[in-house]
Amino acid sequence: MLAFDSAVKRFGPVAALDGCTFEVQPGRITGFLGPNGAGKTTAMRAVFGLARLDAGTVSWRGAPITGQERARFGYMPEERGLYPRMRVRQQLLYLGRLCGRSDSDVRRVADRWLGRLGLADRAGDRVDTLSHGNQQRVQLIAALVNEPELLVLDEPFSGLDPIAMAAMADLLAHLAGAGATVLFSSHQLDLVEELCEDVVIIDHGRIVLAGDLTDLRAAFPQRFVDVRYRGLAPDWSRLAAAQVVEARAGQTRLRIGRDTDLAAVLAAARSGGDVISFAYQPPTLSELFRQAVAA
Ligand SMILES: Nc1ncnc2c1ncn2[C@@H]1O[C@H](COP(=O)(O)OP(=O)(O)OP(=O)(O)O)[C@@H](O)[C@H]1O
Repeated sequence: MLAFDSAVKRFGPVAALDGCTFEVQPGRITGFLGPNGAGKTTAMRAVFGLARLDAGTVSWRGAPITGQERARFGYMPEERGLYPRMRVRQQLLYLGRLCGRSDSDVRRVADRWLGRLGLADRAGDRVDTLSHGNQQRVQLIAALVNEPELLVLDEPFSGLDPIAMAAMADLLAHLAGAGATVLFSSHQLDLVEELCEDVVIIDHGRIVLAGDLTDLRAAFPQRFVDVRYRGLAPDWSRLAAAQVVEARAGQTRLRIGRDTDLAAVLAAARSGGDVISFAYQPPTLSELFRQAVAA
């Protein structure tokens, strides 16, 4: 597994990483979340030696990361690093060679992913003639040409259309299913909630929440009830233990305690008109995130 232990990285007065400790488990997809400037890119760059830590460590399988390991990692940096005038397949071969792989291996892997991502017929085109989304797919393949054990992706979904997003999500799930360790940063919480088993939330260079998403949601001290109704709005004021989080025509989202009496909530819901649906749930990732970064 990939492990950060008390990692510190300063840029002058700014501590981009300020005692950052977390782990990324193999065979799972981990979503790396945090507000702008929280330290995500810096942490990812530290894995590749592109940001040198001032203190603490980042390790892979219990040992410091060397150049040899990095040749078996894949990285999609925030600043997309393709050569615009090079042709797609030529570029992938070049990048694969830099990782020390044979041409035949790289060609096999590159052609497989070009096919899977619908780019086989663009393999001979210059990168700068491709759309933004297709360039991003090539960038992803560039991170995959060495068949990495660890894949680190900085905002791989940004700027993709819904179809490209679904293709990218399928691909990450496939890679993790085959045993790869996948860490990616994103601001798209709905997508992370759907795709990731684990999340790591960083704020001001410190980890504020990390772990299995289902466990984190279950451990949250509050629950939410979504009520849809027809007729008059229910009178929630009689429920001391509930707060209205969101109210729109015909629907309300309430926050309650884990041990609040649900029968009383349902009775209050029925005080206005007919209840159409009544759903009791743990928090969404977005609610976990807001709570974690506000603390
Ligand atoms: N090369 C640098 N020189 C000076 N400051 C830097 C440098 N790189 C990052 N920082 C600062 O470190 C902090 C963390 O930045 P980082 O890019 O890691 O955040 P991030 O979580 O990736 O943000 P975003 O979501 O906006 O991409 C910010 O305050 C940023 O301004």
